[in-house]
Amino acid sequence: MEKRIVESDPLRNTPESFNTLSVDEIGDDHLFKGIATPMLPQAFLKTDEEKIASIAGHFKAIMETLGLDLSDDSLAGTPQRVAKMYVQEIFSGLDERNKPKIALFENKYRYGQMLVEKNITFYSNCEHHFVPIFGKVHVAYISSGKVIGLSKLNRIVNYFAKRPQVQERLTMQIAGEMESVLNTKDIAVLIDAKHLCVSSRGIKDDNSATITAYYGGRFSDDAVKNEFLNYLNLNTTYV
Ligand SMILES: Nc1nc2c(ncn2[C@@H]2O[C@H](COP(=O)(O)OP(=O)(O)OP(=O)(O)O)[C@@H](O)[C@H]2O)c(=O)[nH]1
Ligand SMILES: [Zn+2]
Repeated sequence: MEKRIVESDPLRNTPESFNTLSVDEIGDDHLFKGIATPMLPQAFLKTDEEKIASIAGHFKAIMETLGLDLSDDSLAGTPQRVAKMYVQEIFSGLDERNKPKIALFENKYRYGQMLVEKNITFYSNCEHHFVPIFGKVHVAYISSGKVIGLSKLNRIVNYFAKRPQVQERLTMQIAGEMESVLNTKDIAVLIDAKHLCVSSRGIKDDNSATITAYYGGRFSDDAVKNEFLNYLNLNTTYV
């Protein structure tokens, strides 16, 4: 039985951890098996500083291959900037040590309806072209005894967004993490996103958007699913 690796594995940066590393292999016998981001066994042998130095060198070569003059003061720092941005910002969710710590509370209020956190803004990057995917994520769950700190739902979304992604996997990773953390199958995730690889290049369709959804447990029921979808259409004025 393969278990998921907890966030703070002290062996993380040692060669002995080669065979135990896997990122977000969630559960062992249900549909979230196999949704892990494909990673090399040696993914965490380099420190972040070593990764930044290595990526900066490669990116410098890409820029020079394109013919750019890196002695220009505006371009000179770009390889280092891009490398730092990859490791510390837009791909920081590849490292489980950056997974948000989740605060759960007892459902003392006996709140039994769904909780919807809608319009979670996310920025990710397409793993095929390395250009942005961005949009909104809407999530919901029905408590099985615990409630989650609201901001942690946003943090779960952002953690998985900060990887090279396809929208389908992002949807399933968020759903899998919510199922695992909240100990319930009653989970819904809906992502409505723009892919710059579709709008700014290639087919150059600026109008289309991509919607993916996951409905688990009671959300497979049409009435429950429709309640969730109806909440997304509420037009509240907040201020
Ligand atoms: N299913 C899925 N496809 C994606 C996602 N993001 C990008 N893609 C698609 O991945 C595909 C990659 O296709 P390729 O034919 O290998 O790449 P390409 O030659 O750049 O294709 P074009 O984008 O059509 O120019 C494209 O059709 C993208 O639109 C995603 O999140 N999910
Ligand atoms: Zn793409």
